[in-house]
Amino acid sequence: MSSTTLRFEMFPREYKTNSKRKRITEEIPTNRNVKQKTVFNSTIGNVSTSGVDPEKNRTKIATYKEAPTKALAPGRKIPLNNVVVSNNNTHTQSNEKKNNYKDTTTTINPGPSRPIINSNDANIMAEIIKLRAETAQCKEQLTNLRRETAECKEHNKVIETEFPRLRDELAQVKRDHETMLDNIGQAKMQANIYAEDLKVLNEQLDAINRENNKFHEDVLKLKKDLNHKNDKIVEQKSLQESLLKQIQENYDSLRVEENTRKELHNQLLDLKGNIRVMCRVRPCTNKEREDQIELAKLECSDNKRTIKVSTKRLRLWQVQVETSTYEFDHIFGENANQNEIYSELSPLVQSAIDGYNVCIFAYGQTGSGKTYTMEGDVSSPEKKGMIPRAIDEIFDKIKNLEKLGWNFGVYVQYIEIYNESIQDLLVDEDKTYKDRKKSYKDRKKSCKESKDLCKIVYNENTHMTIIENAERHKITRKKDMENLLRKASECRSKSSTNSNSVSSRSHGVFILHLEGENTLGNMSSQGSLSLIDLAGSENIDKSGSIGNQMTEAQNINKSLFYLRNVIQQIKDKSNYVNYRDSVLTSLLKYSLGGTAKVCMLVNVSPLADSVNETKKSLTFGQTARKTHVGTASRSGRF
Ligand SMILES: Nc1ncnc2c1ncn2[C@@H]1O[C@H](COP(=O)(O)OP(=O)(O)OP(=O)(O)O)[C@@H](O)[C@H]1O
Repeated sequence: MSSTTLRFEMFPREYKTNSKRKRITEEIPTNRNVKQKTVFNSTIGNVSTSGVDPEKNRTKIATYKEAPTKALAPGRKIPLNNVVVSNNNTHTQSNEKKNNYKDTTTTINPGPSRPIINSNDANIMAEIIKLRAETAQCKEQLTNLRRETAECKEHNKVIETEFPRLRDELAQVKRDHETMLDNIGQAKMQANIYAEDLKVLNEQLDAINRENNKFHEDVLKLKKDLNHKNDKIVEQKSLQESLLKQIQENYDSLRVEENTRKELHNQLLDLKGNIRVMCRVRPCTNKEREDQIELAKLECSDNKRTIKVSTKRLRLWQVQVETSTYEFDHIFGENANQNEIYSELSPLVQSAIDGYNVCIFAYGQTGSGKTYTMEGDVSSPEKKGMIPRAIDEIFDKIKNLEKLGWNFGVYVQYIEIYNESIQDLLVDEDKTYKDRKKSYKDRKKSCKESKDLCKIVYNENTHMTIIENAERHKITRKKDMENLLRKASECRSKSSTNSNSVSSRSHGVFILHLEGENTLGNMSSQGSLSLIDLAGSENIDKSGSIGNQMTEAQNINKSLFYLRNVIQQIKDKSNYVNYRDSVLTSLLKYSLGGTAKVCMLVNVSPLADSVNETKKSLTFGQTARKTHVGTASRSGRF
């Protein structure tokens, strides 16, 4: 015997209310599917029914066991001792819709009472009674079934009312499910995006890791290199220390050698005589060549030490040739260029750097080439004169001396001695040419009245000559010096004479002060280099100077006369040397008086017309060369 049950599980909308999930379980009998059969007992027509278990709210449908044998056909007459079954096989019909259960169980009619024939009849009767009892039982069961049916109907009603709600809930659940599915879909999509991003990030991470590894390797390599280099640095440091020690030793010996060199150099110059005299014969100018002006007979010896001047002289109506020979430290012929002259003067420039006072002056008649020799053409490398060349060399040499610890300051003064007054050529240097020229002229005028605008003072202790009130410019570059020279040259007093189209009417005095300090060796030096372009001695009748020019010429000649006088006195070792006779000799006091190295350049003209002046200049040069002015001394700490 079996029964079927349907289980409904109702889920309240917990996702909406968030209330605790509540499960309602009901068991409802499935009447529709219940098959009811009437079964006969194999021996008697027993009918068994199953009762109802009201406690469990479960309906048990009555079932009948089919008799395995001897099924009674309809209308078949039961033998005497049998019951006649008037109906077909009986089965229980369940009709829910009609709710009409018919009792199809065979009703056994005992018929009209007749006398009992035998004991079989008694049995049949007993059977009938039993059947009646069973029928009653069946009726009772039928009643129960009806009741159960009613209950089922009630259940159905409950289900019917519950169903729409459940359906709505199901729909809601479906919608929610769909929403959730959508959400899940979106979440999945997002997850996919994240997964993609993650993939990219992972790839990037891998790349970074690879790079990191590479860096790590590089760092290790660099560390190794660094260690290697550190080792090398340590090695180099010890090498450097030993080299520094060696350099110091070399420097010490170099210092000793440098001092020796200076001493030897000075001894050499001393052997040559303190006043070195060189002669330069200028070449003919283009104009003179064109005019075919007669030339003097000047002959230089091969060793460039002597010069012969031949002159024709009419004596006793006979033309006699007189030859005078002059000896100098060096003679430069007409073809000598500026560089050759400078190479002879260069050792003196070195002496100025070494702390000596050096004086180089160009002497000669007007137009003999003094200004060309001393200044030349500043802007031309070939034609530039002694002053710009000396500047170049000084700057080159002091730069080299920096390696030996020397630091030099270069200061410049440039004055002219015009009509016995000192004029500063570098004053108002920042003004325009026109303004400077004007103020310069004004100053020259006022100087006539007051000569002490610029004046010469002496430092008796150091034997230095100082020009007071003259500008002292500090120069750090060659270029600055060139500009100064150009501006000074513009102010220089010049005019045209018969002897020279651009004749200097003053003595130009260019002074370089060289002050050196050596920090390594605790040494110092104070030297000076004076480069003087003297005004030319002039034959006033010949030069045709009149008025102002004549005054200038007279002053020039007078000052040159005093210069010759002073040198003569020094040569003659006079007790008293009159330096104060002229501004020029006052200025040259310590240069000619024994503390300086002096060099005189005697410039001569090649023209026959100037031969007498040439001879006078050469004679003076000769005298100067024989003048021993004493041993020069250095200034500073050595
Ligand atoms: N070595 C030379 N080579 C070429 N030209 C020269 C040389 N020396 C002088 N001159 C030329 O000779 C002329 C006169 O020279 P410079 O003016 O230098 O004479 P100076 O002695 O200074 O005259 P002054 O005393 O009148 O000033 C100038 O035209 C100059 O260019």
